[in-house]
Amino acid sequence: MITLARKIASETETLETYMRENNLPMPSFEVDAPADFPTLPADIQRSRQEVICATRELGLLAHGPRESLRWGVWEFLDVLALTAVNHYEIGKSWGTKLFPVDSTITLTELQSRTSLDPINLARLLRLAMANGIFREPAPGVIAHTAASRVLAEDEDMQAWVGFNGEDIFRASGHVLQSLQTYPEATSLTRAGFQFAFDTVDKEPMFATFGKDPARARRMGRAMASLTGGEGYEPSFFVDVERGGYDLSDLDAAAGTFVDIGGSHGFMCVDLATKYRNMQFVVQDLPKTVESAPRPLSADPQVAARITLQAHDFFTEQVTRNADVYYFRWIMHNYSTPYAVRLLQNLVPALKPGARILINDHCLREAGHETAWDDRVMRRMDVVMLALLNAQERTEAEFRALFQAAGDGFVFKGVRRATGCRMSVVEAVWRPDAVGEAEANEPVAEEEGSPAAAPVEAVSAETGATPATADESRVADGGC
Ligand SMILES: C[S@@+](CC[C@H](N)C(=O)[O-])C[C@H]1O[C@@H](n2cnc3c(N)ncnc32)[C@H](O)[C@@H]1O
Repeated sequence: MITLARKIASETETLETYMRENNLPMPSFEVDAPADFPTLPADIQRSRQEVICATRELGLLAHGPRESLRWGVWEFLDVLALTAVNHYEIGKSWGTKLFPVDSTITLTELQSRTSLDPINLARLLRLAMANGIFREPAPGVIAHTAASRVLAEDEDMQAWVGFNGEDIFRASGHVLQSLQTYPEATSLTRAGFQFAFDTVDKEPMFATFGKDPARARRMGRAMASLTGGEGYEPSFFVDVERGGYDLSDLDAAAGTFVDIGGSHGFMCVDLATKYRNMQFVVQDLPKTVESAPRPLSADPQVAARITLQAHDFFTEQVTRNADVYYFRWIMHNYSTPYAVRLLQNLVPALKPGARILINDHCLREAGHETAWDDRVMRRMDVVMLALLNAQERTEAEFRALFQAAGDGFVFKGVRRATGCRMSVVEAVWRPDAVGEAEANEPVAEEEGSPAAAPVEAVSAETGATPATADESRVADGGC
């Protein structure tokens, strides 16, 4: 414990010295504290990560295993309190006079502004306070903290908390039921989500949200909150200097890049701004394409090279002979039988040498990730299970995915920029390489792994073609 404590002290000193020397505002719980850390140089960011990981480790040791287990399992109650505070908009109920935020409000006044009864408001609020969300400077007097201020002001964060607390939380509570009933866990209509919302064998989550615009919007905004956060910035793919993917050879050849499920094309806008000769196609469902801003960029040279195209990725690829087919945050939404289908739908369009890039988490072996990144990515993996019976994948699982999609996909490997949680998984289409040793060397598959399951298995189970447009439709965004 002393070793950990010393590490925490020395890394905190490194971090704080850097911040002081650069006149950066210090983190604090006070309401005027910065909501985020600034972008830090790599070594300082490493110190910050060390502090985050070592403090957690020290805390677990100091609690001891039995007490850690006993109270660890109660974390869902913290989620409940945060969800309730968010749902009843407690942070916003001060009204417009809220900021400057040193103002306070009495519990009695706050009670008059919410539909919660006094007892329930007070108990949920006080549990949230135990986690640094609001504080009670004097009995019955409530004040904001840095965290409650973010919740009051940041609409994407409100959506993130709402989506997690009201959709994912409920779906998670039903995962055991779904696993007990359908242990193979591959169907989009038999996940914890369907058990939670009484839609088993009726519709996938996307279809449920498609019928409820407010809920779909909330999920879309929640995703915006996540993808705007640390470790997910598009620049990790675009900027070669940051470890991004170098497209300069394709730019010199005026190549074509297809962003499949590319939403409103923000990724292609960034790429087209950097690469001035390439053509870009952004594909998404009709509703998403219709709602995209036009022009996509204020720079006409950029806008002119980006085509928005309505295309359902569960049908055959319509843009033929492109140089790159890119999936960002798509494959992890699908269990292997569906993901294999997505790759197979590319085949008729692929020319020899075409690259297939999957930009997703790629899970590393134990001990190869910082404890913080590991926890975020493994939690995301279980979120995928709860909502969609889908998954994050390891390199071996991505390799197996291409293998299952058929001969001709040659797996090239995985790269990941420092500081980024997402990886770029690459394969090349080489129909001539069929049978060559290089093409997708055999990967040890666990018995009964979904990779081994034929695509048809899902269609038989759902009674429909796997992941038809209706099944997979997302009103706004995805997950
Ligand atoms: C998680 S979002 C990813 C968006 C974008 N690639 C990104 O990196 O933020 C999933 C996207 O896939 C789109 N999508 C869902 N089902 C689709 C389908 N069957 N065909 C095409 N696009 C689809 C959604 O509309 C959404 O834009």
